[in-house]
Amino acid sequence: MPSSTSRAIPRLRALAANCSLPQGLSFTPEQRVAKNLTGLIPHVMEDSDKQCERALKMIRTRQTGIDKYLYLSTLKAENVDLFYRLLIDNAKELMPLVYTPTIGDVCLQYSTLYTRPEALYISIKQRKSIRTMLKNWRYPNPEICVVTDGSRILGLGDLGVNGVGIPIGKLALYTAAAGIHPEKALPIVLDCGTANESNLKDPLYLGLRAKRPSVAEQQEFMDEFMEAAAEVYPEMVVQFEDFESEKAFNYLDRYRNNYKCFNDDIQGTGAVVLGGYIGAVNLSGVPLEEQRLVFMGAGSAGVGVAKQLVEYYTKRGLSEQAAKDKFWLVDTKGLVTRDRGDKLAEHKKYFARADNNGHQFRTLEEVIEYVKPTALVGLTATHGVFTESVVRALKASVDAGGLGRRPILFPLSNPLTKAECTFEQAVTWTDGTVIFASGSPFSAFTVKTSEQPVTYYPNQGNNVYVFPGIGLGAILSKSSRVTDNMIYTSAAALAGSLNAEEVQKGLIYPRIDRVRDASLIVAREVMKASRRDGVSQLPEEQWLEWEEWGDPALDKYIKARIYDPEL
Ligand SMILES: O=C([O-])CC(=O)C(=O)O
Ligand SMILES: [Mg+2]
Repeated sequence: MPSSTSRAIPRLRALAANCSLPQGLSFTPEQRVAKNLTGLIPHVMEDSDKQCERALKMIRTRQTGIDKYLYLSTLKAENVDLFYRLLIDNAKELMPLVYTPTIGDVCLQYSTLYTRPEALYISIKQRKSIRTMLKNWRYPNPEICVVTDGSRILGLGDLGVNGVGIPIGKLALYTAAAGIHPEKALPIVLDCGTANESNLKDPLYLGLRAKRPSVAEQQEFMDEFMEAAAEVYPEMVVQFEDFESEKAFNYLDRYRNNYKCFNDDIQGTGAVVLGGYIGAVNLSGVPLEEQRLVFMGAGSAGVGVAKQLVEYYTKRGLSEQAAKDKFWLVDTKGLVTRDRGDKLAEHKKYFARADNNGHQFRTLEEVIEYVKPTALVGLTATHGVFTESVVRALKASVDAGGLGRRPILFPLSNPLTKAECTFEQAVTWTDGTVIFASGSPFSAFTVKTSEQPVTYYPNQGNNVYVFPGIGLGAILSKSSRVTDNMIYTSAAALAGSLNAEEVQKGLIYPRIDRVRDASLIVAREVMKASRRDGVSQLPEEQWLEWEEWGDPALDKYIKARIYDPEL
């Protein structure tokens, strides 16, 4: 005879499957009868607005970013549609919780906060079973994967397996910003150990308790992973995220011609900064040819951004050398020059200056004094590097060029605690003339004057404006590779995605709650670039039809394939 417990199990399963958290509240009485749910949930019927209202209220009662994140994370596990409805409709408030800056705090404590698996955790000790692990993923045929080895998480350094929060967060944005179905997104952390002593000492640490093996061994593991991933999921696009700089450049070079992959920190950041730079130059009053750019930080993001900008200049007719001459890269040892005397990392050599007449410039102040830049970009992961004297010197060198000119200042490091300066400082030290973009979001800043208070609006120059559209465009065009032109096009598309109100407000990026509109434009243009480069594997007739009907037809195709949660 079945016991009462075993009889109850199907009911519980029905409840768990159908109405965990408030989801079932939108079921009609008939649906509830059909699903054996009558009486198992409150009898009211609620639409999605009501359910979102309740969830928002719950989030707002929580005091810390981490507590809000944990609520959201449970909601995502138990009612994925409600989670995404909420995130899409409240991007400005919730994106900073799911992504930078809060995700940085989450990563720092991931092993302590852990409640449920949300990714594939592949350790170098399990390298013989990569294929099995990939096949174990709970949903079939993922289309996009974000993979990290945790070696340089945001500006926080080597966090080992705790860095998995980044692939999880980035993929939440793939869904929220570009409409990739949540079941098609695969977060992966490759655990090769960590150099992080406090992780290694933490009794709750969830990763391998070992130092990282040699670069060669990590690369072999990466080779095995890439081969296995392409074999098990041949359609899947792979986004490399937060690999330490040398590995980031090496892996991108190594795999880009054989696999569908791109690096978000090099290429995504490059594209998003170029997208903003195009608008910033227009506002600055300094013509493009006269801009002189100092980059503080010469890692994957710094060099990636500078190279993307060089490409922009060359596409506008400058020789590569003339374009390169507009950039001065600075690292912890000072201006990157050919004769500095230390062994330059491979990726820095391209920008090493040869015109310094044997003179070395050791501090940012000295470089600014020497270069007289019009734009200053920060990718150092060091808070406070843009000091008052640095910012004032930037403004002075711009002012010297003529009246009404405005300095471009992009402190881009993430999360907020690593930003090179704050928005308020930038506004104050430039007397409000700054054109500003940061990686993580700052609030608007109001200055009280004797007349009307003046409010200044910051820009968030974060790669969230491009990577979701690049990935979606690559997937929908069935690209066999992600080409340089696809990345470059994403920047130009982003620059053209501002609406009249945003242009009028002097913004250089769309408002964050319009990120879905921007992603659609980016995805469409990336698809077209894929076709131009001959890497789209869509049938030729399809492209001919779009050519005849134009962008609206392509937009319709994209919109019909993206996830928009209905409750
Ligand atoms: O995650 C972000 O916000 C931007 C990014 O890729 C990084 O800082 O590594
Ligand atoms: Mg990153």
